[in-house]
Amino acid sequence: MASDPFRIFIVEDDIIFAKIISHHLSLNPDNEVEIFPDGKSLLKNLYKNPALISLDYNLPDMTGLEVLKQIKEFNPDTPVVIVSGQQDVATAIELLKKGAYDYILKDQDTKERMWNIIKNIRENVELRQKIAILEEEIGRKYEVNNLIKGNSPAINKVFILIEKAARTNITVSIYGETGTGKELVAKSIHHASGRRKKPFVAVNVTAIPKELIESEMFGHEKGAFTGANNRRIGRFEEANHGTIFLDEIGDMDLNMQSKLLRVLQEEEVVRVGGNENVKLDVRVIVATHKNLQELVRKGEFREDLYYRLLGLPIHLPPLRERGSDIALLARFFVDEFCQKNKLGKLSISSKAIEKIQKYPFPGNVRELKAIMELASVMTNTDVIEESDISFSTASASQDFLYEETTLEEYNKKIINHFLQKYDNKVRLVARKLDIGKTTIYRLMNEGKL
Ligand SMILES: Nc1ncnc2c1ncn2[C@@H]1O[C@H](COP(=O)(O)OP(=O)(O)OP(=O)(O)O)[C@@H](O)[C@H]1O
Repeated sequence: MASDPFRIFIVEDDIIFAKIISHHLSLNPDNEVEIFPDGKSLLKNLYKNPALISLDYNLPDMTGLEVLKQIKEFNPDTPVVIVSGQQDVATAIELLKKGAYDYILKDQDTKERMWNIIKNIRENVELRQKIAILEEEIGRKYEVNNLIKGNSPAINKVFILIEKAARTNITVSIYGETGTGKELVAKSIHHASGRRKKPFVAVNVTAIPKELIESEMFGHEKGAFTGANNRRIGRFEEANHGTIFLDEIGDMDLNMQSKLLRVLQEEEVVRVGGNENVKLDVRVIVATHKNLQELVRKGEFREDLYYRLLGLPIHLPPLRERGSDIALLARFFVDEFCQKNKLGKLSISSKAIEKIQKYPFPGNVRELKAIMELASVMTNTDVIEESDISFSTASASQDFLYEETTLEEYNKKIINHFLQKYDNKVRLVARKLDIGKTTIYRLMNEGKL
């Protein structure tokens, strides 16, 4: 498909000069050049939306400044290059201040300079178009439904709250077990809000040593403490005009809590070792897997900070309460993994789905993701079978209990587990489990172990 021509208007009363420039610029077949002998004829044609206007400063009917003003009123983004015979630096500066793109002198090099300017403008336009496409792609990637997968009633309630939260700057507090997607919810709110083009800064309170947290959050001045060799801005300043996400807020110590409260109330920050107040415009989202009310009751969390942070509370349900989302997410993670690793498409057997649906997922979505990625690697065919699904050792005991089965089956599983652990030493296993070794031999003979 042919791209649109690059439309150039030359406003010039010296027609010979205009034709020389026009001829030179038309050597590039992408350029389409039109000549206008005065300001008025140009202004009548602005609706054609030129990509560039070359404007002679001394026109018969209007001054260059007047024409420039009217072009800018019509479309402030049209680049205007002023061409003039007078070597008047003051005029050049004034026109650049009024929005001219560049100022060049009328001499034998004008056409070359114009050629270069056009090349730069075209590159700029192409770059801007690429940026716009990328921004749109990023925007789409962060659309709530593209980021957070699921359509269970439980997660649909969360989607509604995310939309509500995004409409204003209200503080949001997200509660949920580990791996339920708290950070994802915070990101979705940020990207659905008017702050989407500004930074989203995530801080995990537990990941920062206690003695460093104040300078990490609020920054420090040079020499504020040993090792502070330079001024460093903190995470709050980094997030200015955007969103700060404070994860594991329930783990913040009381001293830091009072400093945070002050910053939130004053809406300004003072860097450690400094005395300048830096104004802040930051949207705050906090998350915790702890019960903050309980912490308040125990005196471990400031009550005033609790109320300051509560804002719009969002409770993220654990994965085991999201019904059909488990299968949906399992498929999503397998597809995502295969795509990223350039593997062929894998399906999941119904038995494998049944197996994961019975599992309690103490690590929630994060754990499901890891399990499905491992299963994608383990399968020898293009189907993920029940045997490809293995639950992590950290939660193996719970996995075991959630498989509802008979006591006899439980017994067999326990004995098998011990036999594997102790190299099939029946005598040792019998002693460990406090059962007779004949029981084990009997089960073995019956083929049940
Ligand atoms: N509904 C979802 N759809 C797709 N991916 C999800 C969903 N929920 C969580 N995830 C993925 O699961 C992982 C854990 O999510 P996230 O880090 O947001 O959880 P968290 O609750 O903040 O965890 P923690 O409590 O440990 O900080 C991430 O890889 C995230 O992309």
